[in-house]
Amino acid sequence: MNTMTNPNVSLPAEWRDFLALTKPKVMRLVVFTGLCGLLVAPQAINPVLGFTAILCIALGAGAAGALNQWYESDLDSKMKRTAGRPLPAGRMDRQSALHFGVGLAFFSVILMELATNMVAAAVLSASILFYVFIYTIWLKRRTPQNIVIGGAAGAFPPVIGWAAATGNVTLLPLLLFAIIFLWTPPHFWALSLFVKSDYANAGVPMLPVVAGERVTRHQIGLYTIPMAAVAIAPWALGLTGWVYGAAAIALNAVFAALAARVSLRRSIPGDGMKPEKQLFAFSILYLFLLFGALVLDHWTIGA
Ligand code: HEM
Ligand SMILES: CC(C)=CCC/C(C)=C/CC/C(C)=C/COP(=O)(O)OP(=O)(O)O
Repeated sequence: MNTMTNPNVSLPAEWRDFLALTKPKVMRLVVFTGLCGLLVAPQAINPVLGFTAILCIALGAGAAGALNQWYESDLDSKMKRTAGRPLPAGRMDRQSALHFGVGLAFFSVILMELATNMVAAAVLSASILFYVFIYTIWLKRRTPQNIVIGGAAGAFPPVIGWAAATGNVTLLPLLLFAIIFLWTPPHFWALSLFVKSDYANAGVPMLPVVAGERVTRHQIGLYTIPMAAVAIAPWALGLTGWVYGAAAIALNAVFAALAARVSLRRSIPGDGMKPEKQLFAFSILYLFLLFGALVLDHWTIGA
């Protein structure tokens, strides 16, 4: 097999399992939004320190993912999507996952403090603690609002990137936080509609399991409205130029159209849930393109 196209192939099996603990696929977008926050900051950062800051976001997010998997291996073993992870599949012991997660968390925060500043290190540690304690340990098994409140953890990276470069947090990074915060419910609830039975089997009180499909569809539509408004706000408030403004309007129009379709529809057994799958897939592309446009705007217009 070609190792250029599948870099994991060359890793020893044990390393591959430690890598899997960090949820590398989800973390790509986490790292990308953090990088964009750093790149649009008004103060340039030394490239080596900037790279180190992004590495710390990746390591911190990976640590949070490992601790999440350490805590919920019981749930993961009950869901098709997660049963093959290293802990539920029995390829790793829980102690190793715990040591790996805690070690990586401390390492990432300390390195961030040494390479950049206290503010970036503090927000990084807050996001790790938030994901592990508020989302994973406290809310996930208790309330369908788990991802609304706990999802804030995933909204911190652009703030961390910005703080790494500037040492402060101003209106633009707070708006970037708000975009991801309001994006998380439609992102996750679109997916939860087509993996509902997995969550029901594991006893996780996700919205479609607890409140039903109709309420979930309605909530997807409801969150899309403030998300679009906040996504357009950086341009409307004069914090970015027209490149970002045009991209934000176009991307939010597509998102709103897909969300409206999901919101107004009722599934019938065996219909494949295509609109829900499209909204979920587009939610990921949306955030990549929106944050990419922010950087492009900064480089071309420099607002
Ligand atoms: C509490 C909030 C969130 C929940 C519950 C959630 C849940 C999920 C789930 C269950 C998946 C599908 C499968 C998988 O694990 O690969 C997924 C995929 C994904 N999520 Fe989220 N997510 C959340 C927030 C975020 C955030 C904040 C980001 C990044 C900014 C993000 C980025 C992604 C990406 C990139 C994928 C696709 C992974 C792939 O390529 O397979 N998610 N999410
Ligand atoms: C910098 C830093 C610490 C960022 C944190 C980023 C972060 C972990 C965001 C949350 C995204 C995520 C993996 C959700 C999965 O939820 P889940 O755990 O319910 O999904 P699962 O069922 O796949 O385990």
